[in-house]
Amino acid sequence: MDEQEEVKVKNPWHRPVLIFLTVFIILGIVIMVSISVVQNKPLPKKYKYGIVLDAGSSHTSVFIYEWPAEKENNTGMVRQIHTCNVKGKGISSYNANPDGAGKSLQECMVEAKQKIPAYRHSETPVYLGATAGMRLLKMEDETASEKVLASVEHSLKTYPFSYQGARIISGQEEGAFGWITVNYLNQNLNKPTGTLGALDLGGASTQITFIPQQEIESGDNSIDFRLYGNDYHLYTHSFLCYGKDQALKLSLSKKLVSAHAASKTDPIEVRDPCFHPGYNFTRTVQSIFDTPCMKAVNISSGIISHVGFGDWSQCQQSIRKVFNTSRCAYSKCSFNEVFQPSVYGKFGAFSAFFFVMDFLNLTSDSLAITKQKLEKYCSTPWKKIVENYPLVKEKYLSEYCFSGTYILTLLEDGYNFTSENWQDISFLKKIKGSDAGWTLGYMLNLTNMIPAEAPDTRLMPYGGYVTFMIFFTLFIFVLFLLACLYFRQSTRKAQKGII
Ligand SMILES: O=P(O)(O)OP(=O)(O)OP(=O)(O)OC[C@H]1O[C@@H](n2cnc3c(O)ncnc32)[C@H](O)[C@@H]1O
Ligand SMILES: [Ca+2]
Repeated sequence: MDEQEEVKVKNPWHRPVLIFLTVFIILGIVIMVSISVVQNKPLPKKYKYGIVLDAGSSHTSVFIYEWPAEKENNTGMVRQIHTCNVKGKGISSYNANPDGAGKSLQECMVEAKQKIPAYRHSETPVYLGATAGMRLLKMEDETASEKVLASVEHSLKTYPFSYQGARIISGQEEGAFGWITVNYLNQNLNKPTGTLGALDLGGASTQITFIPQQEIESGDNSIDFRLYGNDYHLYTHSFLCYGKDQALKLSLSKKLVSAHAASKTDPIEVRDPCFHPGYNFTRTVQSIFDTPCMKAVNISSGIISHVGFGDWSQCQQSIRKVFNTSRCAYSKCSFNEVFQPSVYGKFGAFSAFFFVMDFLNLTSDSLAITKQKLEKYCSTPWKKIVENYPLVKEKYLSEYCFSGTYILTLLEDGYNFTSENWQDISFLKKIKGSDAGWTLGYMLNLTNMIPAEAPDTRLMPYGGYVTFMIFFTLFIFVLFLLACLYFRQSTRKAQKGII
């Protein structure tokens, strides 16, 4: 036997054994990787659904939400999959024909039945929340508002969903749930990052909600939440009658009263700087005073001739008159003697804040540029405006100058935003595909989908865990091979030394 053969026999790490071991380990790794890949493949998810009807003053929208059944308490899991705009006006306009309110929902509810899988119908909650239009109707005629609510309740109960109630929500709820919606969708609630204030402008009311830096001096404006283990102390206020339709009526009524005092022509001519030059529209006095937002006044004529002359700065002057800033019983007020701390942080401004500013292309300019652009827009002749936007509803089109100026005045003179923090306001409609508004927050709250405490989380997500285990096993295996090679070499050297 020569020297080489002798070493082979004595060496315990015989080559075939090593090859066998390597093949075996590689096979093991391949099996492990394949199993973890298959295991990690997303399973077909089971979804749950919820329906919320936003019965606003101007119209009703039906929102359908969807979320993975097994993750309902995680933040940002619920998303809007469908929205349907009910034809016609808001439910409060059915005061003289309550049955019509329920019937108006039919088309959108049939659509909801088609969008949600039939096996989930019976466990899908349906909520209807009515806002400022119904608050005003209740003030004016409580019986009529009850009949309208009974009619929508009766209608919603005829569908195969789980009916959970139809009610008028308070202005505080409207503001607070709008705030929850935008912060839930932005996934701000379980992170230490700042939250987003919420600004909502409807047809009949407007809401401002944010976390202030100073004490909230009036109990009516404060709301506390504990969400995902964090405490939130919110300031919120809803101004009834300061939505953009009611504000237009307020402003027009003031112009009408002074025009009436100055001249006794019939119809009374009301010259309005907030409408384009060349705009001329006949309105009834009744259409301006048909709201509990104003005291009735004695006007001799029933008809007015509403004539525009498009002067932005005079328009702003006239709008300022609807905000009463003469008295404040607190350290600070917005207007109408309402306490408001200084605005703080970033804000999301949605609903009509977005519709109007988006149409006017004013969503990303500085305050100074915004004013300049608006001034130019308001002075554009009505004829030219109609030519430039043939597809836009004339009612909306005629009101954008007023609405844009109202928004600027509300934000600057009302809420005290300045040119320094103007860019902190983002005009937005949707966040990650879901509409910004109170409806999502309302549903999350009523279905207890936002826990007070943060859910317990594992050290790593499942995918991360599998990847970590594979790499760690490979690492140990490489170490093991290196150790073997080292052991083999030192055994050889030792054997050579002996020989
Ligand atoms: O919150 P409340 O006050 O009850 O009212 P709402 O819910 O009906 O109010 P919306 O936010 O739906 O709409 C606000 C206003 O914006 C108007 N509006 C809706 N779409 C618009 C658009 O594209 N351009 C201009 N105005 C629009 C609408 O007629 C209302 O006067
Ligand atoms: Ca609304």
